[in-house]
Amino acid sequence: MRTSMLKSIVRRSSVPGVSSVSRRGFASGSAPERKVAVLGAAGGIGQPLSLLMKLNPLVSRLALYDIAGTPGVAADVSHINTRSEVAGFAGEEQLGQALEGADVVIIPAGVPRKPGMTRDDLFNINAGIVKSLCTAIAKYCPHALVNMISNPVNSTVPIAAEVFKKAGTYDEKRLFGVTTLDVVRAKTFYAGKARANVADVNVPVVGGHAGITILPLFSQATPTANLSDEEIEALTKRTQDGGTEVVEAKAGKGSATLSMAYAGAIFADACLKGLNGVPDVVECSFVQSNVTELPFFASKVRLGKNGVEEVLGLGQLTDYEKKGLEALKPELLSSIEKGIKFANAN
Ligand SMILES: NC(=O)C1=CN([C@@H]2O[C@H](COP(=O)(O)OP(=O)(O)OC[C@H]3O[C@@H](n4cnc5c(N)ncnc54)[C@H](O)[C@@H]3O)[C@@H](O)[C@H]2O)C=CC1
Ligand SMILES: O=C([O-])CC(=O)C(=O)O
Repeated sequence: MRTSMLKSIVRRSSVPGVSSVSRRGFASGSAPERKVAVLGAAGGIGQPLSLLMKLNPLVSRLALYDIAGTPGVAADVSHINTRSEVAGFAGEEQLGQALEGADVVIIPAGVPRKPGMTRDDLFNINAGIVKSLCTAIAKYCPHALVNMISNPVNSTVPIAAEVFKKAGTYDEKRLFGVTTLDVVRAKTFYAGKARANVADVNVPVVGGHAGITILPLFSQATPTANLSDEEIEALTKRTQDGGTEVVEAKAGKGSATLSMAYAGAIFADACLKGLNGVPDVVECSFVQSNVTELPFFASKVRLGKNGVEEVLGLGQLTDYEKKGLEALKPELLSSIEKGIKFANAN
């Protein structure tokens, strides 16, 4: 596919709003300098995500870090004739260089699920990886916006918060669990059932990022459609099980990578737009929150020059959604507490 074609796909549809940024005055090349670092850049998500970030005209420097394999990925991506300068960093001794000066750090580092596993089964390996990466972020780019993709997100975000608190760098406005893939799936599945143009569809997804903690609010979906209770229940379940659907289809070869790269690119783009002062940038994300009694919760978030500008409330819920909300709280709280406990014990 020609670069111009790829860029135009990203501009038109893949990263909604990139075109509107251009329309709002950031012609390619005149947007502020922004460095994005991808940690885990040689992985299944990391590689296509690095490609999509290379296509984003808001990025001026792209640092690709992994424990191995990044020189090749960086050399490959660097030949694409878009704005950003690409550099690859491999091994812990180069992590500081990769992070220095970063405005946004995206973390898809860690092991993915195999069939039969829950996201929590990844905790034992990924908690340590996230903790060490966040320790380095606190040291080398304490003001960066952190986009946490590594699972279990319901625990890795609280781990990151504790690491930053210990380092004295925690700013709740700058830490995000990436739940965009849940929104992407909810939009796709809803558009199919509602026979709506998927490009016009919006669906908030709240709660967390695992099983029943993923709560799509189809009652607030637009454009509206007259779906039955059974259809809403089926859509809800499919969204909650979307990750498992992919894990099973990949049959031992990992979990969602391409759709996650797409979702991660949308969320990072929103963070960059917020930093650049573009108004009304709203995405769902798992953040420190007062929306419920839980310390972290995913809901719509308005992004701005300092990261989170406003955590938006849940709006009107149906009885079915209220039940889902109450049902998810114990599991989500226990995952949050598990992360906090790990960070403080290790
Ligand atoms: N938030 C979400 O919606 C989603 C999250 N995920 C999660 O993303 C993570 C990555 O998934 P994949 O890319 O498929 O896995 P992968 O195994 O293909 O890639 C992971 C990469 O992380 C690297 N890595 C491991 N330890 C590292 C360290 N200390 N520093 C830097 N890099 C390190 C590996 O070398 C590898 O290249 C998994 O935890 C997965 O569960 C996956 C899909 C969706
Ligand atoms: O299901 C998984 O393990 C990966 C993931 O988080 C997703 O695809 O939503």
